[in-house]
Amino acid sequence: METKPTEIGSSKMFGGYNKRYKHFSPTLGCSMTFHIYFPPSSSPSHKFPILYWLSGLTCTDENFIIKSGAQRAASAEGVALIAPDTSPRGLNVEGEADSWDFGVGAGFYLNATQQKWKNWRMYDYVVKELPKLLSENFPQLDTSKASISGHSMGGHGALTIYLKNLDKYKVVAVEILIYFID
Ligand SMILES: N[C@@H](CCC(=O)N[C@@H](CSC=O)C(=O)NCC(=O)O)C(=O)O
Repeated sequence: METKPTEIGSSKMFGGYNKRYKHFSPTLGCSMTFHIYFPPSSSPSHKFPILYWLSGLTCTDENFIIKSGAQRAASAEGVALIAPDTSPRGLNVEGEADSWDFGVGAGFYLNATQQKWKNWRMYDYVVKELPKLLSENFPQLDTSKASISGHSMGGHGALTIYLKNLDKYKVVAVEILIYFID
C-alpha cells in the first residue's frame, strides 16, 4: 500500500493552489486524504510556514478548503494551509457510523484506548505521521515553522495538541468550543 501521497485534486485559488492528496496511513491502517493550500510563490526554492487546520465533527478534509475562504489570507501572508481528515474511514468497524459524534468523522484528535477502536489514533496521525510525511514529500513546506488551529472538535484538538507539544508549534488559534449535553 502506497504511503507516499498521490495528488487526486487541484484547483486554483487566490493565485495559489488547493491540492488534495491520498495516501495509506500506517498509523490509522487505512487510506486517508488531506488538503494543502499552496500560496503563490515567487521562487521555486521558497519554503512556506504551515498552518494546520483541524476540522469539527462530521467534517472531512474538504469542508474548510471549500467553505472558509482562508486561502485569501494565506495567499497574502505566504502561509501554506494543511487540512487533514477527521478520522479513519472505510474500516467497517461495527457501529462506527451510528452516531455523528463518535467514530467516523469524529476522531477527536486522540489515540483511542479500547481495542475495538485501535485504528482511531488521530493524535499520532496529526502530531507524528503527517508532519513527517509533509517534510519528506513537499520541499516547498517549512514544517519547522508550524502553527495549529481548528474549530469545535478541532479547536479542542488544536489546543490539547499545542499544550502537549509546545516545542512543535509557534501559534495556536481555536474557535471557542461549546458542548451542549442533554
Ligand atoms: N449534527 C449535525 C451537525 C454537525 C456539525 O455541526 N458539525 C460542525 C462541527 S461541530 C463540532 O465539532 C461542522 O463544522 N460541520 C460541517 C460544516 O461544514 O458545517 C449533523 O449531523 O450534520
